[in-house]
Amino acid sequence: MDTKAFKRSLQHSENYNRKGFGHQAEVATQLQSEYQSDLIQEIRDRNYILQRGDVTIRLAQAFGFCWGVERAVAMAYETRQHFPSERIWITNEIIHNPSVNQRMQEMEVEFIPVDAHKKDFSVVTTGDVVILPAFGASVQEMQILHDKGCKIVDTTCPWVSKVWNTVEKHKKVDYTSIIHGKYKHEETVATSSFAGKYLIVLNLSEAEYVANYILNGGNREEFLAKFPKACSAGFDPDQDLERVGIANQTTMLKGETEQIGKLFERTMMQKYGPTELNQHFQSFNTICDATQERQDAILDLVQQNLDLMVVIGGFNSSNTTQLQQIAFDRGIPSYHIDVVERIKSGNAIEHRQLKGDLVITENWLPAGNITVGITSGASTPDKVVEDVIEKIFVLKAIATIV
Ligand SMILES: C/C(=C\COP(=O)(O)OP(=O)(O)O)CO
Ligand code: SF4
Repeated sequence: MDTKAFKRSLQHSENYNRKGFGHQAEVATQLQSEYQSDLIQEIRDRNYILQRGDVTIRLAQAFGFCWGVERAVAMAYETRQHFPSERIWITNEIIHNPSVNQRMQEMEVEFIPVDAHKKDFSVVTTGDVVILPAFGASVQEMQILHDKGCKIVDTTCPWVSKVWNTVEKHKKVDYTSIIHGKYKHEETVATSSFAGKYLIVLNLSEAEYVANYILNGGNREEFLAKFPKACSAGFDPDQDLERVGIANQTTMLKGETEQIGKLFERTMMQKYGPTELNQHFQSFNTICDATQERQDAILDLVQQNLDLMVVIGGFNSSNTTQLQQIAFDRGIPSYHIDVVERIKSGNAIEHRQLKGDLVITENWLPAGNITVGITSGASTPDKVVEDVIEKIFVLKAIATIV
C-alpha cells in the first residue's frame, strides 16, 4: 500500500478530524476538575519541595501529563460532547493510565472487541465515531475504518506522526528502519506499519547483536529466531542491513536511543568507510521533548539525598517504566505504582518491578524524618500524584502518634 498517499487522502476526507470540534473551553474546565490538583500546584510554586511533619516531598521538575496526552484526552472529551448520542469506539487505550481509561468507559467510549488476539472491526458500522488514541493506529486499521465510512477522530500525538514521517523517508530511499522500541507497543505497531523494511530492537544489547551481524555476518536462522515478531515480512538480514535509518518509539530511554544511533553510525562507517557513510546510514532525532524533560528531571532528582522514590503511572506505560529504571539504576528504593490503592495500611506497598511482576514490600516507609522523591509518567494525572502524597503524609502522621 502507498501509505503516504493513503494518509494524505484520509486527511482530506470529510470524515476525518484531527483538530477537535471547538469545545475546548468547556472541556478544559472538566479536565481541570477531574485531573488537576491544587496541592501539586502548591508544590510546584514552592520550588518542588513540600515539608509536612517528618516528611519532605521532592517532586521532579518535570513530570505528569505531557502536551500530547493533554491534547489527546481533551480531543476524546470533545468528541463525546460533539457526538452526544452516536456510538463512539476507540481502537486502544487512549493513553496508558487506568484512571483516564476508566473515565473513557464511563463516557461510553467503547474498545473494539478483541477475539483470539485480533480486533473485531465488524462491530463498527458506517456513521459510528472512532477515536484513534495518542499512540496512533496502524495504517491497516485506519484503512478499515475509512472504508467503513466511520467518522475518524485522530488524536495521534504530532511527535508520534513525526516518527512515521521518518520511517516514510527511510522507505523512500529503500533504507531499513531500525526502530528502538517494543514491538508489541501500540505506538511501535503503528510506526512499523508505515515503514518499508524494518527491524525493532528493544535495547542496546539487541542493537549490538545486529551491529555485529552487519560487520561479521553470522547465523541467519539464529538472527531471524531472535527477532521473529520484530521485523518486516520476508526480512533478510543478509540483504536488508546494507542501508539503515534510525527511528524510535518516542518514550524509550533517550540515552539508549542516542547510543543505538551512534552504534549504527560507527558500524556503517567501519564497514563502508567515512566517505560512503551517507549512502548507508540516516538518523533524524525522533526522541520527544516530553520524554527528554521527564528523564532529565529524574536524573536531577536522584542526585538529591532521597530515602526512597515513588514513580506513579500505568503499569503498561513505557515512559513511566523508563523513569523507574533510572531510579533503580541509581540504587534508590523506588516503588512504581499506578493508583493510590497500591499503598496499603500497615506500612505495605504493592508495586511493579521492572520485569513486570507485582510484589508487596512491607515497612517501605522508614521511621523518623524522610525525604521522598516523587515523579509521574507523561500519562499520569496530577490528581493521582496528589492522592499518593496525601496518603504518605497520613501514614507517617499515624506512625508518629503510635
Ligand atoms: C501516548 C504516548 C505517551 C504517553 O504516555 P503513555 O504512558 O500513555 O504511553 P507510553 O509511555 O508510550 O507507554 C506515546 O508517546
Ligand atoms: S510522550 Fe511525547 S510523543 Fe508521547 S504523547 Fe507525550 S509529547 Fe507525544
